[in-house]
Parts: sequence; C-alpha cells; structure tokens
Amino acid sequence: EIYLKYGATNEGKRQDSAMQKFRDNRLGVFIHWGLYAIPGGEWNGKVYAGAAEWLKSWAKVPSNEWMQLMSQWNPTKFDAKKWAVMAKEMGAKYVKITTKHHEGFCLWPSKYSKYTVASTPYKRDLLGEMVKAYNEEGIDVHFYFSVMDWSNSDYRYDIKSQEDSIAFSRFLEFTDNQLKELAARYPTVKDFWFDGTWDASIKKNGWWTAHAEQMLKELLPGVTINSRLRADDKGKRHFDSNGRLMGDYESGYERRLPDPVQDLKVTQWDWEACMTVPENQWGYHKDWSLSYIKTPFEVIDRIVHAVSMGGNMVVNFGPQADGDFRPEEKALATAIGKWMQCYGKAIYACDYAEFDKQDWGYYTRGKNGEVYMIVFNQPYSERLIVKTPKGISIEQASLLTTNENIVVVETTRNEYNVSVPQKNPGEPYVIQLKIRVAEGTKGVYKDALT
Ligand SMILES: COc1ccc([C@@H]2N[C@@H](C)[C@@H](O)[C@H]2O)cc1
Repeated sequence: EIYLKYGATNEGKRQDSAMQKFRDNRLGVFIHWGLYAIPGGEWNGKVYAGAAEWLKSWAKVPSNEWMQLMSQWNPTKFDAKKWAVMAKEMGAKYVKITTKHHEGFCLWPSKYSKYTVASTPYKRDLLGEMVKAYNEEGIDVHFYFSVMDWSNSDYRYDIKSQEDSIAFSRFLEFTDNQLKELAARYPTVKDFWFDGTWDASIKKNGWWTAHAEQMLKELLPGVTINSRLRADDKGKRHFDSNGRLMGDYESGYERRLPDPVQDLKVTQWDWEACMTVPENQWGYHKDWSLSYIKTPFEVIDRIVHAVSMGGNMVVNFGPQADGDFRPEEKALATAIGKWMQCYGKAIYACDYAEFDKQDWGYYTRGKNGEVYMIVFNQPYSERLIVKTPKGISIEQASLLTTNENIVVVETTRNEYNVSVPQKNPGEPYVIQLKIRVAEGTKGVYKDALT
C-alpha cells in the first residue's frame, strides 16, 4: 500500500441510487457538437480523413482563425425537442453532451470565456435547451467536458517553468469556474465525463483532479464522475498507484471493448464504453464514404457486448452545423430503437451473468435472476451450447418476444443444448432462461429467486 493523498476515494462499486440509475440506464447517446461541425473535416479545399472534431489540429489552424467560425454558427434547424424524441425513440436512457470540446467553444453562455454561443449569430443557450428537452423526455443528461482547451492561452501541455506554473494555475481556476457555472446553471446534470486530461500538466496536478471530483460531488450530490478525470499523487491515471479505480466508473473503452474471455476483470467495477459509427469520427464529417459505417446490428452487437460484461455503452452522433442530423444517423437511431423495443428487457438494468461466453452471442442477467441469451450467430447445428456455472441448472427456456417454449436438453453436467426458435427471427434475438440455484451456491446467484 502506497500512501496517497489524491488516490481512489471509494472501494468497490457505488451502491447508492444515483449510481444504480447510471448502471441501469445501460444505453446512452453521445452528442459531439461544436464549431468543427461547420467545416465538417474540410479546410481550405482539403478534406482530412482524421476525426473531424480535431480538424483544427490536422489543418494546423491558429486558434484566432479557428474561432472566427463562431460568426458562422447559426444552427437554424436546431430543435431540442426533436433531438430528445430521437434519443427516446432509440431507447437511450441518457445523453452525454459536449459542453466544451478541445476547441474551447462553449455550448452554454459561459461568463468566463468569450468563445460561447452568446457571441454567435445564434445567441441561445443551446445546452440549456437540450438539458430541458432531454429531461422532459425522461432522459438523464451527462456533461462531456474537455479540460484541455486550445482557445485558452493559459493552457499548458507540460509545466516546465515558473511561468508555466503560474499560467496553469490561472487555467485551473478558470476551469473550476466553468465547472461551478455548469453545476449551478444545470443542476439536473447527473454526470461529468472529462476528456483532454492526458497531458503532463494534468498528471503533475493530480491534486486538482481530486479537488474537481470532490467539488462537483459537493455541489451535486449523487453526481457521477468518470475515471478519465483522475490522476493520483504520482500522475497515475484511471487506476491509482495502489490499483484502485478512481472516479465512479472506468472510462477507458473508447472505440474498443474488453474481451469477453480475457478481460473479465472489468466485471468487478462499473465501466462505460463509447463508440463511433464510422471508424473514428465524433464530430460531423461531411464525407462518410472515407470510413466504414457500422450497420445497426454491428452497433447493437457492441451495446450487448458491453452490457454482458457489466458495462454501459454510449453511441455517438455528430449533428450537422445546421442543427439537424444526417439521414444515416436518424436511420440508425430508428433501427436501434426498434430492436430495443423488442429486446430491451435483456439490456436495461441487466448485468454480467457469470456464464462462460459462447460463440452464438452474449448472456445478460436481469434483476430477478433471470438469464438472457442474446443470439447473434445462430449455428447450423441449430443447438445453442450453454455451460452453466457450478450449482446452476436450467429449468426452462422461452423466446422473449413470443414466450414460445424452447427445448433444452442436458448433454452432460452443467452443459445443455438449447434449441433455436422454430421460426428464424431473422435478427439478433433473445432466449430467456429460468435457472435453478442449488443450495449453498456461491457468487451472485445466492440471492437469485428460483
Ligand atoms: C489523442 O487521441 C484522442 C482521441 C480521441 C479524443 C476525443 N475523445 C473522444 C470521446 C472524442 O471527444 C475525441 O475527440 C481525444 C484524443
């Protein structure tokens, strides 16, 4: 054990109602919206294939030139209610909104910066309208906040001099002011997802990351904070120098997922993954033909994969500069929503089932001990192999959507052949298992109803 002043503040998963809601939500929407949506990946006639929200960096645009985009910020098609209904129809239970991305442009009229919506032709408080509209649809709002701020001359990538140190403490005070302002203006916010925290300057100021977490938790009781904010006394990030998770959930799975066999360690803590629909575009990019665009089933596979390992998944959308969404994103939201309508019972408020992963798909476990098989790859054998943990047996199986009884044959101890449905559903489908727990069985099942 290393003594740490700025290490992890709690041991194990938070069990309060706010964290339980975070966990039960399972499916979120990421909204990446900022000045970068205006050029959409193109600068001075050149289209850059890299992430569109990083165009300022790829095209080496000086900050004062980049911020002139503010004079073109006029999302006349923006309609917060339409955005909220789209998320609702997709079956998303929460939304993570970029309050300020690396570029430094604020979607709220911050009084600590001149780079905000207030100084654009479209003066309205976009963040405020979004918070209200999403909350009215029963959708929780989370704030993405980039600590790294390319528009602020006090930002430092590293601290190499007294001057750096003085400038950076001014910058941290500016950041505290913006965070307090966000908490005061939008008190229904449920989470802060920090990004832009990988630089040496932050790692050398682990104290500040602990302070920011504590400050927000005092201002907004129950609020959740991601591990990516945090650096400990020694600059160690996400997990402190004693290997303990900092923040309330691990937030390292960005455009990647833990392996369902090798990485089962993640089931010991809360975690949230986030993903893009193209290979790597968070902000709006005008040319999606440059990238592979995931199909709805490929997105749903990732959502289910995350939940099957006790995590959340946030699917990213990059609204256009005019405030509308591209047709492909609208179609995707609709397709996901249609699937969630039928099968959401195996996703929302579900968790890791502790069954060994099989080739046909993923397991999740519901609050009443029921186990779901989410089948993505139906075998020609028409038998879905299920190996149950010690002390667990299968009593009955049925197709979730129709309650059609599914034949289960025990092939050896703790091993079964579960039949496929008589009529091929033609889409990823769910079989619900009723399991029996033998007396004295260890693990999560001891409290399961049989
Ligand atoms: C240095 O690599 C990256 C990659 C992505 C990011 C940002 N995190 C994602 C959630 C997006 O906001 C992306 O711009 C930052 C740095």
